[in-house]
Parts: sequence; C-alpha cells; structure tokens
Amino acid sequence: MSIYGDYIKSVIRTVPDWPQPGVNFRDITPLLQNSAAFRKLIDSFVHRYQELDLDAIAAIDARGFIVGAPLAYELGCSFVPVRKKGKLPFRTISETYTLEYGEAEVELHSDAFKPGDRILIVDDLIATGGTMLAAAKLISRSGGQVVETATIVDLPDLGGSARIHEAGYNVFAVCSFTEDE
Ligand SMILES: O=P(O)(O)OC[C@H]1O[C@H](OP(=O)(O)OP(=O)(O)O)[C@H](O)[C@@H]1O
Ligand SMILES: Nc1ncnc2[nH]cnc12
Repeated sequence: MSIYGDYIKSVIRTVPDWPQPGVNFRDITPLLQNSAAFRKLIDSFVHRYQELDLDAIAAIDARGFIVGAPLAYELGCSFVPVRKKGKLPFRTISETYTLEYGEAEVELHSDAFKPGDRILIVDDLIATGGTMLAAAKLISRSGGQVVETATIVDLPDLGGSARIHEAGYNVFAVCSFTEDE
C-alpha cells in the first residue's frame, strides 16, 4: 500500500457483474475524473521512483498509458508502449500469454530501449497477472532490466501478483481489493 493508498482506493468504483456475471469490475474512471485524486496517484508513483534512476517507463496498452505518460514526464525518462498485437508499425518482438478463454499477445518495438536500461513497467490493474508477466518477460528478453512492476490496483485473491513475484519481479500496488470488497 502506498502513501495515498486508502484515499485512492476510496475513489475507485466497483461495478458488479461486468463485463460478465461474477466479475467485480474495478473502475478507475471516477479516480481519473477527480483531479486531486489523479494528482495524488501520480505523486505516489513519483515518490516511490524518483530516486531509482529509471531510463524508461514501459506502459501496457491501454489503461497503463494513463499512468505511464505523466510518470515518464515527471521523472524525465522515456515512455515505451507495450501494445496489443498488430498496433506497432516498426520491427517488434512479442510474447503470448493465456487469458481466461484463449490467448493474447503483447508487442514491443525492437529498438524501444538499450540493453541494460532500467525499466519500470506500469499498468492499471493486476488480476491473473498474465498481462504484466508477459510484458516483464518481453522486456527481460530484449535486454532491459525490470526494476519493478507497478499497478494502481492489485486483486491478490486472483493470484497474479504472487505469480509475478514468483517469476522474480518486484510488484508495487497503490491499493488492493479482496474479492468480497
Ligand atoms: O492480470 P490480467 O488477468 O492479465 O488482467 C489485467 C489486465 O486486464 C486489463 O486490460 P484489458 O485487456 O481489459 O485492456 P484495456 O487496458 O485496453 O482496457 C487491465 O488493464 C490489465 O492490463
Ligand atoms: N476485475 C477487473 N476490474 C478491472 N479491470 C480488470 N481487468 C481484469 N480484471 C479486471
């Protein structure tokens, strides 16, 4: 939990049974609409990462971009998009991962950063961890050093953050929700 974790959590809305029955969707749009809350969110990431000498923020398509761009701007480092398959125009490398039903793929430009660069990966939410883990593997494969993986929301009951940690990557979450919250 971060310095503003309880406050950030209080402005995230839970929408039951969306997009399908049984899913509690954690909706960050009320947080984004609240300028004071959005500022505190970005500040909590800046506070954690300002002394870590990062070279790039790798942000995951699409909601990860919302956090990644202002963070890269504030920290004075580069912004690298990790995109869903078929969106990047230049040479790419890709990583396939398993979804609840079927498979998905994320891609990275092959010239996105230099070997040894210190990279923070950001996304809005970790559920099963498949997306974040695929992004981390992609960056490791291309020679980047994954300093940490960071998210606004962790859903620990779905096991994703534990899985990412077991694979050898640090995980930072501003706040978390259990299934019954
Ligand atoms: O931990 P996981 O089980 O992989 O789930 C988390 C991912 O799911 C959501 O993305 P989504 O694919 O819905 O895309 P969006 O950001 O474009 O809405 C979310 O933004 C994460 O990227
Ligand atoms: N429960 C959830 N809420 C918001 N985004 C999600 N992405 C995957 N699971 C999610």
